[in-house]
Amino acid sequence: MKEILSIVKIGGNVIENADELDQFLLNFSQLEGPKILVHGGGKLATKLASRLGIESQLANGRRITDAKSLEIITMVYGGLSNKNIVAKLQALDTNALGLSGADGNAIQAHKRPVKNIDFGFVGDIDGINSKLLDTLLQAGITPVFCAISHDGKGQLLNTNADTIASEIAIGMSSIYDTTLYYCFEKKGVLMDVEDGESVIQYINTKTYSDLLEKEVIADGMLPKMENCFHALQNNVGKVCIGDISMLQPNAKLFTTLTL
Ligand SMILES: Nc1ncnc2c1ncn2[C@@H]1O[C@H](COP(=O)(O)OP(=O)(O)O)[C@@H](O)[C@H]1O
Ligand SMILES: CC(=O)N[C@@H](CCC(=O)OP(=O)(O)O)C(=O)O
Repeated sequence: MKEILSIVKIGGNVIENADELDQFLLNFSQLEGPKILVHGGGKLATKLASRLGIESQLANGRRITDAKSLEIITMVYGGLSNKNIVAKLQALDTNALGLSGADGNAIQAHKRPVKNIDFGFVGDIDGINSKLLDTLLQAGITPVFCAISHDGKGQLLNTNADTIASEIAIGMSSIYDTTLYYCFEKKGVLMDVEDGESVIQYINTKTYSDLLEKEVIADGMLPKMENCFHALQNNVGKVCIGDISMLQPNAKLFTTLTL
């Protein structure tokens, strides 16, 4: 039997709230077994860009990343956010190691080809260095990834954090029994986005298409669910969506997705 590996993605809304982030990191540090953290931070990048007089543009929930935006996201994701999280995990006795996809050639990608929209320096993932990640995990280290990949030719690429998490989970599935957790500010996938308690506890391929048809799933939840089902179709054992309490051993209210 393969060992269980938890891959946890934490969204930008949670990491911007210091109390929520601390509570999340405490829950994460107490998760049993090997684990990998992936963090977003899109909102903080937008804020900093605006303070510097740079306008942020998004299309289909993805940032159009020109050279200036790439500088900002590298500073925010790879610097401030990543190192802050790593330091907080060290304080919780979790030996975290902050990484971008360029570090240790961890996440290889290519620049998204221009179709209708030119996304600029945005990467689509080609592969994960699962051997490196396994070596780190076996040494008791917890990798902490920001939302940056690279093309192997010296170019950093902005890559959605939800996608990084699902591709890491897929890549590690040959070695581990993987569980993917998406933590964000709501208790799960909601039947009514205005009603925070209306959590849909189980979603499968069939109910997913019904929810899409009824337009229950919208905005950022659309690409998130695509990532979830892509992971499940590619050997990831289990996918859950919920708030920071989902990682607690007695957690009850969150969404579990299956094929
Ligand atoms: N049915 C739904 N249930 C929960 N959230 C939904 C739903 N439909 C749309 N959303 C929206 O999707 C958002 C989550 O996507 P996103 O902002 O990309 O997450 P993250 O914080 O992880 O980056 C929620 O904040 C919510 O506004
Ligand atoms: C290409 C692309 O859109 N990248 C994202 C990466 C950060 C991210 O995914 O952050 P959240 O999870 O907090 O949304 C962005 O720059 O917004």
